[in-house]
Amino acid sequence: MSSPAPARPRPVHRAADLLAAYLPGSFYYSSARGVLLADGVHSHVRGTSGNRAAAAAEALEAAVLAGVANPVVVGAIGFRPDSGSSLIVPAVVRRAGMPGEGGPQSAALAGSPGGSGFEDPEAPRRNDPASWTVVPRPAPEVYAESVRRAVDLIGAGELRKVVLARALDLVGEHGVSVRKLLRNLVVADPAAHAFAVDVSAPGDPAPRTLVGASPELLVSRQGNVVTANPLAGSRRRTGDPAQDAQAIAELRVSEKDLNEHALVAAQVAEVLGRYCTELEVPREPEVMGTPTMWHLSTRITGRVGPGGPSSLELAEALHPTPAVCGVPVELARDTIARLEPEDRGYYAGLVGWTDLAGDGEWVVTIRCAEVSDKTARLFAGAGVVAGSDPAAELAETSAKFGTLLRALGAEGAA
Ligand SMILES: C=C(O[C@@H]1C=C(C(=O)O)C=C[C@H]1O)C(=O)O
Repeated sequence: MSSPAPARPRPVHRAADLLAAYLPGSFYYSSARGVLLADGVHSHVRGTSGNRAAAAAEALEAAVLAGVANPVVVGAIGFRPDSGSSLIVPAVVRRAGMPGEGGPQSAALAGSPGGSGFEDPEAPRRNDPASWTVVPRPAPEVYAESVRRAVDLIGAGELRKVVLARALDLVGEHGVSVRKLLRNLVVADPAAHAFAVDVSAPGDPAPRTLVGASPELLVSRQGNVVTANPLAGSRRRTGDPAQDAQAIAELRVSEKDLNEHALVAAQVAEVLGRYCTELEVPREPEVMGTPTMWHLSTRITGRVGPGGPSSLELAEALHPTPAVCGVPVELARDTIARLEPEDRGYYAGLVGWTDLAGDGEWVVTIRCAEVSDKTARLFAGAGVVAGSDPAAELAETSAKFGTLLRALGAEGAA
């Protein structure tokens, strides 16, 4: 008769400690659901667009057979079907509660004078725009011209919405500290979905890391409950109460923004409807805020039956939503390929984790940068629909860059 295995207490970590323990090469992901820090590679998950969930499930089963306890798949997937992905079963996974949620870590993250908990060995962030060289790709006026062309295409044919993005290449005097950048993003917005993922590819001259703080939940699954939270329709958040109140009031009634949002919410609901036994879709969007932006937001919840799809299967089915691509999707993808000069890489893709039970969480990779050595490439996009004003879409992308520019100490550099 075999005796029961001795219960091993689950290590309990503090959010601030896991943030401090992040090292280049680690996978870090935090959201309202908690913090996940993963290190080492047990196995790589191969697979191509549309079959990554199956490849992940196989890798998880193989990991169990190899003796990995509670394995997860973590990583990122690029925007285009033929873009790269960086998915692994890590060797070691540590988890903690939400950053900033009660407990000692909230004071530590807020940088309390007591200084308990999180101590950053690196110098605090200083805003020094002069230390960066900024190259916009394309030039702002070229981006505005692309928006104009997209509005013409929308007026002339079947295209209803396309999200056009532009990039900023920031080159610093020294290597960009991913740890510092990640920490600044988490401190600025502990409720954001913050992430740092190694996306290095063979042949890269230096390691490449995708770092960001996304406000947009693509999909999560927890038990049989599925949640998605598409965003679309935006205004800059200035911090001035009167201006912000006006921005929120405008968003609530702007026909252009409500239509732009409705296209996204409808598609997300349609896709989830194929998998869910129950689905709840609010009739009207709410306004949600990040430290830099206001967005129209619809929180959709549903339930899946036993043996239902994993969080990654749902994420693959949803990607790319019209929040980052457009309607109809193929036409929007072609338009993006023709009008954007830079490949999006991992921008507007997805990042997250999934486990053996299918639980997990995937967010849209926006408000992020790909960092390599002294360079950070930032992307920001805006949804173009009939009636879009090129100058307003350009300004919206500038506002969206704010999240990363602030965290890099480069606000004012672009
Ligand atoms: C494309 C981005 O953001 C997306 C586009 C939005 C819009 O067009 O209003 C709003 C939120 C995001 O879904 C980005 O931040 O780069």
